[in-house]
Amino acid sequence: MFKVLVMDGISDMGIQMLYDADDVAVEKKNGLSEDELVAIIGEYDALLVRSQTKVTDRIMSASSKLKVVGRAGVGVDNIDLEAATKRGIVVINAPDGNTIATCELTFAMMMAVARSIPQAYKKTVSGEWDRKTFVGVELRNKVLGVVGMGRIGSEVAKRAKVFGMDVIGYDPFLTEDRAEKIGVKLGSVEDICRNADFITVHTPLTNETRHMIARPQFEIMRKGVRIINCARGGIIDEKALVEAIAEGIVAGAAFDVYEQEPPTSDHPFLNNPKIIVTPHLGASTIEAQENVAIDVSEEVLHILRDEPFKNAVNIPPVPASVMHKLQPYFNLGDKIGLFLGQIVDGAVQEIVINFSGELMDVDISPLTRYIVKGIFTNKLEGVNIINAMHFAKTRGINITVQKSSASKSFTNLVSVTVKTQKEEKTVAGTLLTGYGERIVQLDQYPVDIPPEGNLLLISHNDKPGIVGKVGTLLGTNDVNIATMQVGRKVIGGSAVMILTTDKPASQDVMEQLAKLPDLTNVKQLTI
Ligand SMILES: NC(=O)c1ccc[n+]([C@@H]2O[C@H](COP(=O)([O-])OP(=O)(O)OC[C@H]3O[C@@H](n4cnc5c(N)ncnc54)[C@H](O)[C@@H]3O)[C@@H](O)[C@H]2O)c1
Ligand SMILES: O=C(O)[C@H](O)COP(=O)(O)O
Repeated sequence: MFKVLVMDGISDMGIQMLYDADDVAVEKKNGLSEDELVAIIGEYDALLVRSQTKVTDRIMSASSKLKVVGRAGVGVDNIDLEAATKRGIVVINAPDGNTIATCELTFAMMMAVARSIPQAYKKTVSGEWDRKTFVGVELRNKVLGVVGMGRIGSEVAKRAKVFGMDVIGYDPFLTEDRAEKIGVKLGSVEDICRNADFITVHTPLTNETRHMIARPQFEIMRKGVRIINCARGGIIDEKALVEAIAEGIVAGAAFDVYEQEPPTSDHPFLNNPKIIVTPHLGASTIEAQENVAIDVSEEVLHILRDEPFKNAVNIPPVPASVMHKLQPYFNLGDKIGLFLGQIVDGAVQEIVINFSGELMDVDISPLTRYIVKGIFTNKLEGVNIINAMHFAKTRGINITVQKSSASKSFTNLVSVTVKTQKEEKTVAGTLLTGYGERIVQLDQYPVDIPPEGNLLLISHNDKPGIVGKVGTLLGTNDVNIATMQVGRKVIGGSAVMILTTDKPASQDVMEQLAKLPDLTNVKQLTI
């Protein structure tokens, strides 16, 4: 039974599928401190959070079972991604579910700041009937600058067009084509600052975007510009904004997010009549909360059940078309890695992976993770496809990936060489339509083995009678041989024998085998 801890008031409706799952027990808690989480996290296989709970390295290190942290929302800045990756914990988010909610809040903020709705409301409910102070501006024919044209920024831009606004968009990934489709003029941050009547930001907070709208940008803005931030606190320099308002450059601002959340009671925004504030409500609609909770619940179930998943934040995304081609190879890659990891002696220094045949045109990096994970599985504890590359990197292991044109004999071939300070071993495998995975090369020997179950790998001199001796010894010790393969390069040279057995050979049997004449090496592996 998997235990899932749900924090931060994530929608019950959205996580219904977790309640319904026979193999999952859900516990909901709120407002736990880091210490409290550290004390209990060891019981859980999955942790679900919004932006409130900070998922720190300390919390993750206190857990040996945690497989996944699910963020019911977009931003993962409250999760220590590096720590998660290092520990092999998958971090997933729900990037699509709250796009419309946040876009609509942005629009509401833009209209509220254009017409001073909160300020007018405040006066009216206090008994004043003031029809002079709150003369606003229209959106029609105004220029909106959108910094960050991703999911939310694009939706804001589309709505602005319908309101008759001219939109300038800036995003390093915004192509002319896409901009044209949305009806947006491409521009730089400077173009936006110089020309916009309204500026809204929709980027993540990164080293590059921190204070990207600061004093120098305010100085070139049109007088009377209005600023909206429903993305992340810190993209706009709060101090510089307050100054720009005081200097009459900025006519008004609307903020949902802050450099520090919650802002302290003396935060300069809180008593500034030109700044509208909301407490990080962008994603707070019934629909968005259901959407994001459904999305993370689905993914968490896949991860707990070892099924394929998408939206992992700490492994690069794989486009569906690539995934479709690669998925059948994941098992093969894992098994080649498992095979090699068990036969190679010494500390791994280098891994050389060669793909040929039908994988030529595909980005094979996800498959590489499976191979590397397989190699380390029996050597390092807790290795998985999330942390495999990290393990290799931190141990100074060089990984080279090569592609070569179609192999002579196979439509696809994955060949992996592991170099240690003692030796070098190569295993190649292929995926045979209708037959599944096959190991087809072991060092210089062509072989044909289904990589499954208990395997005995015996290096020996190519002499008559050896196979018989091995068979007799195993038979006498009640180890039944299921399949047998022999491989050699030249008659009378060195050769290999690969047996699959119904049960593993005991230590004693292994020792007896090692003593048989002309056997140069005996290894047992499990796949
Ligand atoms: N207020 C809320 O409750 C709330 C809700 C949802 C999302 N958000 C935040 O809104 C922001 C946008 O979310 P999204 O779902 O649209 O994300 P997204 O990833 O779809 O879009 C972000 C865009 O920013 C662009 N970008 C990155 N660096 C940039 C830079 N230096 N200059 C210009 N553009 C840059 C990216 O190319 C991307 O297109 C995120 O910060 C997210 O955390 C806030
Ligand atoms: O990144 C997000 O999805 C938003 O900031 C929403 O955060 P929340 O789930 O805590 O409302």
